[in-house]
Amino acid sequence: MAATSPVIMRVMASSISTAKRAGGIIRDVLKKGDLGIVDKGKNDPQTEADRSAQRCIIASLANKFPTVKIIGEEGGSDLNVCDDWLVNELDEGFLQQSCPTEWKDVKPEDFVIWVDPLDGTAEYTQGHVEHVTVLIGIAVKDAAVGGIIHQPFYKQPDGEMGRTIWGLKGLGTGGFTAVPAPAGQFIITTTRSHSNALHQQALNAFASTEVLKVGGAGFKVLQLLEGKAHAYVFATPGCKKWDTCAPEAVLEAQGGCLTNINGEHYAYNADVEHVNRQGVLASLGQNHAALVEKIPAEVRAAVGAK
Ligand SMILES: Nc1ncnc2c1ncn2[C@@H]1O[C@H](COP(=O)(O)OS(=O)(=O)O)[C@@H](OP(=O)(O)O)[C@H]1O
Ligand SMILES: [Mg+2]
Ligand SMILES: [Mg+2]
Ligand SMILES: [Mg+2]
Repeated sequence: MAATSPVIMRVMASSISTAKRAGGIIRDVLKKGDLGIVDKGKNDPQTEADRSAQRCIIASLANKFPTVKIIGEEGGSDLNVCDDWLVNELDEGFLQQSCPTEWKDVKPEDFVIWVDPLDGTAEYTQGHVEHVTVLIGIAVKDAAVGGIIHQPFYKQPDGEMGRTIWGLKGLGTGGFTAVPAPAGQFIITTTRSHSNALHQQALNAFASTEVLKVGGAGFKVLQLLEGKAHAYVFATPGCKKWDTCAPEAVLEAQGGCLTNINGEHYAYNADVEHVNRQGVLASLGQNHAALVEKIPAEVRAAVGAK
């Protein structure tokens, strides 16, 4: 089955297995206690967990798919990893499903895999480990099409650590139960570590009943999918293509929408600028255009959106 599955199905299945392994590395680094924090910029830490998880993910995916372009947050990594970090398995449960017709003939050179080995690093270093996710996003040409969001510190009912959520447009999602957000309220999920005056001005324009400040693009999208929030608002540059590719694909495979604050999708081909200059706006899809309208003109002008 595996050898004959279309490339996109094998890339997804390999990414599911690899994200789980990376999650184990992230837990191990925390257990050992020496995080090896390096500051990449203001409020932009990197730890041993970010570096090691990226090496595991990129070495494993590059080994399996040598002609697919892979871009990781932590830059060029040493891909000479121990066997324990080289993941060969393809998630069999995922491979049992049929490939949507539109992706059957996509060639390896049309893919870009966007890797955020640890989303929510600031929160990881501060002990908010439930906000941490491993993100592997699969783009076909410009579009975010498939995604894996793995939560290493999610405690399963049987005590097992970690869960893996996936989404593929045209196929659907797995690994979680979708819950609608409560009627009669408007709950926003937003950054807890990268706010500024402009972003606050945008938040104020929404008649929200509650604002949840949490870390990571992956975790915020999970809050939408599980009915904890109605919208994800981040009206300032800062997050990057590896932050949004996987969350966008999973959310949209479930019928939601993730765009810039102008309601436009970002492009995810290999040549794009990494920064998402025009912020992020995500919702479960029903009222996305109305949310775009609420962004104040001053905020839109400041981030360069039309
Ligand atoms: N201003 C700025 N500078 C550097 N990096 C930034 C910035 N804003 C967002 N980010 C990166 O986006 C990821 C999610 O961060 P946040 O939860 O704070 O913001 S967001 O609302 O989800 O965009 C998170 O990704 P990780 O680095 O993978 O943890 C942030 O580093
Ligand atoms: Mg980072
Ligand atoms: Mg990130
Ligand atoms: Mg990261």
